[in-house]
Amino acid sequence: MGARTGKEYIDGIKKRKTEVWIHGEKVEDVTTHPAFKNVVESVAGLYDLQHEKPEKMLYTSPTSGKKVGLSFIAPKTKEDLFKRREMHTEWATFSGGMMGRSPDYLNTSIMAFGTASQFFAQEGGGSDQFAKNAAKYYEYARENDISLTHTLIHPQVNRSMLTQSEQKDPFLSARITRKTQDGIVVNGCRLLATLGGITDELVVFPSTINRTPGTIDDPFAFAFAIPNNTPGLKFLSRESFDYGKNKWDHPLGGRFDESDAIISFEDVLVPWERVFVCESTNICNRTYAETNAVIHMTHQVICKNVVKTEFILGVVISMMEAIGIDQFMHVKEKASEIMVILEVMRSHLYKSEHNAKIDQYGNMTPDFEPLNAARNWFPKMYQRMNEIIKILGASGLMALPTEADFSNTDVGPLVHRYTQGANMNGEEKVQLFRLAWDISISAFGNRQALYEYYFFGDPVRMSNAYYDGFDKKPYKDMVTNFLNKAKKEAGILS
Ligand SMILES: Cc1cc2c(cc1C)N(C[C@H](O)[C@H](O)[C@H](O)COP(=O)(O)OP(=O)(O)OC[C@H]1O[C@@H](n3cnc4c(N)ncnc43)[C@H](O)[C@@H]1O)c1[nH]c(=O)[nH]c(=O)c1N2
Ligand SMILES: O=C(O)Cc1ccc(O)cc1
Repeated sequence: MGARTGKEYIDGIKKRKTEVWIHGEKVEDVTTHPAFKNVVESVAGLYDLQHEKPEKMLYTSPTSGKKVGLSFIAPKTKEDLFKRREMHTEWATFSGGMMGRSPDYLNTSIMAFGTASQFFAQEGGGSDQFAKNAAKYYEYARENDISLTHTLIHPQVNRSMLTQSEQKDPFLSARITRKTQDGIVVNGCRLLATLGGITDELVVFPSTINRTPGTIDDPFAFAFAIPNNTPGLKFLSRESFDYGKNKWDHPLGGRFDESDAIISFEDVLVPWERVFVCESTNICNRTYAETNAVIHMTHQVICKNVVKTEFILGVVISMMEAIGIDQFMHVKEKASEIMVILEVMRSHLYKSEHNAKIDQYGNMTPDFEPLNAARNWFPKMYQRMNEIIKILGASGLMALPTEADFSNTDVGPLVHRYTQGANMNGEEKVQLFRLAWDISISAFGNRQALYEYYFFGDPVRMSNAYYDGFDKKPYKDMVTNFLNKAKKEAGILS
């Protein structure tokens, strides 16, 4: 098949008839349901983009010779990494970085698992079969441009240091309940599938960050990929933040609300050929790090977040000019904070690509140090950027009539006049400030803030892992040497 168009993506999920529930109802067709149809259109727009800019978005498949999505390319040179950056940047620009799950995010992980497939053959009854499965799944996803969602974490029942087996209901978290000749049977619940219900397939991998260190919990330790319409699988979606308003009123929520779903498994049979890890806590704990999937994914994330920062900077500067506050010192200081965030993020990306090295799987792999620092830092900076929008926007973020008010013959002229800015008319100013509101205040905007804070894992546990993994010795030695020199110069002999 090769790289799909938007229409092919929509036809695919329409036919699939995944069991999706929202607002107390079973969804007949996600492509027409009000909660999903706009975001489905946006995802379709991303797939179309592949064909609008084929030179940036596609490459020739090494197996079929067809044109496939560049988000699947295994980078072998630094030029490949630069091309990957340009492709991620294109996907992100489509939504101003507001779609965390443009398909390149998970395509990148599947590329990493597939090219590092030997990792899955290591132990735990894995045998070569699991390695073959991972390699085959990569090829299948690439050649058919399969859209993916993923679910990594256990339900938030009791987060004290209990394993899943020790929870009051040890059968609540998704676990292997049976193994048959055909595959593994899974029952229980997993969180949290963004884009869940509007993709073709579900990838179930373990979160590293959420695991209780040093514990073994094998019935819960697995990895696999299955079609979303596998019998027994339900997507239980959160309330939609797409309120069905027009896209002028809700420029982000009306287009990019990706939805998040709880996943329910009821006697779900996962065929053996789709299993990558089976009952191995040890393999699960090492998967993201040792396949280098986390590095390639972070590369995508930082590309996306550079675009998101550019977009927010553009909004903030436009707001400042719109209400004539761009000459005030504290206002410029706040905008410059965003400029600094942008340059820091770009620099981390640059270093990661220019220091890239071939890894044990033959992939040109970015330097993780700057990427890891950026992924630990940006979640906090994103909250600050939202705060800056609110501080600078003030009442302008609430004095926001709708498009219907503007086109009403009674009040239209009034709102047009009363909402004008220093350098733009009322309609232009309200459109700009509605965008700022949708970034920082609306349900959509607040979900974005929560997403940026948490999607890669709990920042507290991430920063602790960062601290523990950091090579601290050179810095301690530096200080010891400095103090020893001072001691010597003071004539103190030890
Ligand atoms: C909008 C959005 C979208 C997504 C996701 C989240 C959000 C908010 N996620 C889930 C994401 O991976 C998850 O939020 C983080 O890993 C954090 O886990 P919990 O939400 O369970 O927080 P958790 O319940 O673990 O933490 C809650 C609070 O308790 C503290 N805490 C808990 N346990 C602790 C411990 N052991 N030590 C110290 N502090 C502890 C935390 O610091 C935090 O403040 C997801 N996942 C996924 O698989 N696929 C997806 O598509 C998405 N999408
Ligand atoms: O759990 C991990 O180690 C990394 C990770 C976190 C979130 C995600 O979506 C994918 C991988």
